[in-house]
Amino acid sequence: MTGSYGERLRTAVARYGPLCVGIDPHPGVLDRWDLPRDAYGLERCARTMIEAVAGRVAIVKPQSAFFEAYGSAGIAVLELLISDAREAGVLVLLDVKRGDIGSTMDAYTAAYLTDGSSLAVDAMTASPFLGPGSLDGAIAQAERSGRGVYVLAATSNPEGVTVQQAASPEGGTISQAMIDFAAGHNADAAVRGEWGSVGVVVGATIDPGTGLDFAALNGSILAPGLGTQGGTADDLRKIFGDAYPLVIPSNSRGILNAGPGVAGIRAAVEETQQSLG
Ligand SMILES: O=C(O)c1cc(=O)[nH]c(=O)n1[C@@H]1O[C@H](COP(=O)(O)O)[C@@H](O)[C@H]1O
Repeated sequence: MTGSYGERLRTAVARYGPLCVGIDPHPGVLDRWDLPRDAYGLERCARTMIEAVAGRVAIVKPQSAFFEAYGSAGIAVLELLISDAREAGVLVLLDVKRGDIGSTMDAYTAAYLTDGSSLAVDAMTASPFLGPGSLDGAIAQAERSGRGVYVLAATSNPEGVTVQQAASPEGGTISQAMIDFAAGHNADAAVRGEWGSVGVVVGATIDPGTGLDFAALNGSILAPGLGTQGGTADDLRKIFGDAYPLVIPSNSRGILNAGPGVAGIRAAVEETQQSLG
C-alpha cells in the first residue's frame, strides 16, 4: 500500500464523498434479489454491489458474518469481493469487530491487516471490550502496512449505552475514553497535518445530547445506522457538529434493497450522497 490509510481515505473522500456502502448480503436481500440463499447467490450479490459502486464511492464495508454463514464457500466469496474492490480502486473496510487478548489479536492481525493474506483489507472494525490496549499490536501493524483500525466507541444499537455510557475510571464515559484512545494513536499524524489511521465507530442513531468530544480525534468516524436503523443526514450533523467532515456515514440495507439492478443501486447511492451534502 502506498501511503497511510488515513491519507488514502481522505483522498478518496475528497474525490467521491464520504458515503460508505455496506455490503451485508442478508438472506432477505438474496430473496429480494431473486437469488438463492447459497454461495452462488452471495457471490452474485457481492460482485454486483462492487460493479455498481466502483468509481462512485470511496469505500465499501462488507460485514463478515454474512459471508462466514456459508462456511469456506462464503469466505471464498469475501476474498473475491476484496480482490474485485481492490481492482476497482474502492477501499475495503471489513466489519468483523474482532477483539481478544494481544496474542490472539496477533492472529486476527495476520488475517486482516497483513500483506499476503487473502483476507487483508484496508481497515477493519475492532472491539475494545478487552481493553483498548489489547488492540495496540493490531494498530501498530495496521500503521506499518498502510492500513487502519476502527475502534467501537458508541454503537448504533440501543443496548450499547449500558456499557459505553458507563463512567470510565479516568473520568468521562467509556465512549469518550475510546475516542481519546484513538486520538492518542493519531497524534503523530496530526503533527504532520494528516488524518490518522485509527478511526472510531459512532452510530448515526445515538442521542446527540451524549456530548462526545471529537476535537482531538484527527481520524475518521464510521457512522453506521443511516437508513434502515433510522439515522438521517440531519442526525449526523446534530451528533457530530464541527467533526462532521471526519464522518464516514454508512448505509447497508438502504442501498442493497434498491437492487438487484445496477441502475437502482446507483440511484440509491446518489440520493444518499446528495442528502449528505
Ligand atoms: O461496526 C459497524 O459497522 C456497526 C457498528 C454499529 O454501531 N452499528 C452497526 O449497525 N454496524 C454495522 O453496520 C451495518 C448496518 O446495516 P444497515 O442497518 O443495514 O445499514 C451492519 O453491518 C452492522 O453490523
